[in-house]
Amino acid sequence: MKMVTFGQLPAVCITAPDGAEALIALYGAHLASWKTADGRERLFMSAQSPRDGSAAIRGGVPVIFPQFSTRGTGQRHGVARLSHWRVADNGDDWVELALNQDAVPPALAAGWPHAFALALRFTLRGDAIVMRFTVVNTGAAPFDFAAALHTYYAVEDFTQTVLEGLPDESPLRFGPKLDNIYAAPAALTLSHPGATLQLRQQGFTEWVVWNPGLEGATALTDMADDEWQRFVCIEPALVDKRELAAGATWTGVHTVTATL
Ligand SMILES: O=P(O)(O)OC[C@H]1O[C@@H](O)[C@H](O)[C@@H](O)[C@@H]1O
Repeated sequence: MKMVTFGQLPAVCITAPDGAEALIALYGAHLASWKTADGRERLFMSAQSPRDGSAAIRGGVPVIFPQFSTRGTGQRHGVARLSHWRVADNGDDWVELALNQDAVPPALAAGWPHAFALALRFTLRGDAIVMRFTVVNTGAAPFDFAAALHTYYAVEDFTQTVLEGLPDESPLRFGPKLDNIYAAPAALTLSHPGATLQLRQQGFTEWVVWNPGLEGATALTDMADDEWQRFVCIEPALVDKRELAAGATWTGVHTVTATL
């Protein structure tokens, strides 16, 4: 592992023996880039994304916790993507980042005053990247939380991108604005010309599929107007808050494998 930067943010880079690499900003434990051994970037990153810690990074894999979107009275999509995580442990091709309540900016922590320990471990394994997300309730009372790994996949031809494996959507094609929640089959296949990825999840309960379309992208100040055609978000998620008992642990795993 080596220390690098992502814009003005400290980041780490992990590298596998075959040349695959991943770059993770400590701000948000945010996977900003994943390149397979063939040198291809598999994730989308907006050219207009903030890279200074003033707002969430737009692209890569934002970590959503403890609230999904506006489903609750707290911070939209939670506080994890807006907090500075620390490196807890690492090897050459893996790193584990950690966050607890003390590192959440005070204004954000006030909206969800619970004691917790988050760990997110990224491991490069051949043509796959594994993201293992652990939530521990370190307090004395139960709390409710939601979680997601809001993955932005880079696609070369949006109109020829196909997602297979969703219930009642065989296959899903991309075009207009999309913001859907599906019950989670364990695995999906995402294909676009020249690339195929297998997406697997364990421990989460849904897949969220999102693209803002032209109008939605125009309203986003951190995305260029034409960029909506260059990504699809497919997110393993625990959309509705669930209770975690004092001392208990929840784990969700997201594995993405490039088969082409
Ligand atoms: O702009 P944000 O906060 O990163 O959210 C992006 C999108 O995230 C998705 O997960 C939600 O389903 C969408 O409703 C939301 O618009």
